[in-house]
Amino acid sequence: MSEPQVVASRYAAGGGAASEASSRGRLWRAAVKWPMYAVAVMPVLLAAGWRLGQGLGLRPGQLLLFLLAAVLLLAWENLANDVFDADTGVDTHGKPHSVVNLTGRRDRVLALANGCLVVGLGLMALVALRSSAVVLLLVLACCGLGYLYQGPPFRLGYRGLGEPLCWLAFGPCATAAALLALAPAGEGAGGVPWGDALLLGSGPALATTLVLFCSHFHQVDEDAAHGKRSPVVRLGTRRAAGLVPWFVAAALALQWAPVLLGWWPLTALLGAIGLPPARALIRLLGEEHHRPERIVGSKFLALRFQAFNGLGLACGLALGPWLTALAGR
Ligand SMILES: C/C(=C\COP(=O)(O)OP(=O)(O)O)CCC[C@H](C)CCC[C@H](C)CCCC(C)C
Ligand SMILES: O=C(O)C1=CC(=O)c2ccccc2C1=O
Repeated sequence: MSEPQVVASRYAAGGGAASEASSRGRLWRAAVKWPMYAVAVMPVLLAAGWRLGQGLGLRPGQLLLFLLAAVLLLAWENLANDVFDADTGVDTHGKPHSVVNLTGRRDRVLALANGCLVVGLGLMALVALRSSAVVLLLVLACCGLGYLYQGPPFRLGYRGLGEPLCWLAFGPCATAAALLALAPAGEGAGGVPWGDALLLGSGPALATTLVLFCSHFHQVDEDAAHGKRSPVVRLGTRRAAGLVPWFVAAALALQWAPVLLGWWPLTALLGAIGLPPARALIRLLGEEHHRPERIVGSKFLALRFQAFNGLGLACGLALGPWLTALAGR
């Protein structure tokens, strides 16, 4: 049984005030899911690593503002997701750690979500003022993709189209925005750096997309019952689990190809530090894909792969010239 399910069953069975308080604490921690914010900070950390490795300057103020804004925008996405999923009923029984289920205040959660969106976009506007207006347009595109994923009347995630939207948002769009935000004002006048953004963001965004893909496994029955045709509902858990090694291989291949082509330093292979959690994830889903209670943590294993892989790549790109210089001495 997953932690939220354990907590929910303790509620149902009744218990002392102390155990109830600790159960609520656990549900709140599951609701906040702070490790998830690794996906929001990665595009700008990759852009920072890439610029350092190219010997280009960094703008720490822009980096910090972008980080904060990205976290607020992902908080919007998640709070709004709880509101929209409460409206369709998909979270009513399967997700006791939905903020709407925890507070019982749908409208206040929606107001908080909208507050995060407004402040997040306000901070991005500040970043754009100090770099290029295109940053704000690209981030608005990310938010639009986030809305298409879950908001009425679109709800494309319910039709199994969430994964491509996720890749587009965290890959080319967010990476291009981050590259422009960190460049000195005027440097971005040459337009959107799609080439660099695709090269740098494609592999890590596949790792982020794998997190979303893995988040569907343990809730496949609830999703199917509420008409949410996630890719795991469509494919079945066995075939979906068979795709996980391909996600990992493609994410790594997209990062190793530029090294083999001599475009990136050898140190960019440091992204391979994400491999141990990826192997554990492949094994877990390969063996237990049909047992929801055993695989509820699979999304967090995927997240560990995403975080270690992205951080390794960002550090490897930044450190490349230093190590080359050291080796040349
Ligand atoms: C909310 C997302 C997944 C949750 O989906 P689900 O409903 O299946 O979850 P539960 O079962 O737990 O309820 C992620 C959706 C990602 C989306 C396609 C793209 C979001 C883009 C961000 C808003 C942009 C962030 C800013 C950028 C600059 C990094
Ligand atoms: O709650 C979740 O399952 C997810 C939340 C989220 O913000 C996100 C962002 C990018 C990829 C996957 C996910 C989730 O799975």
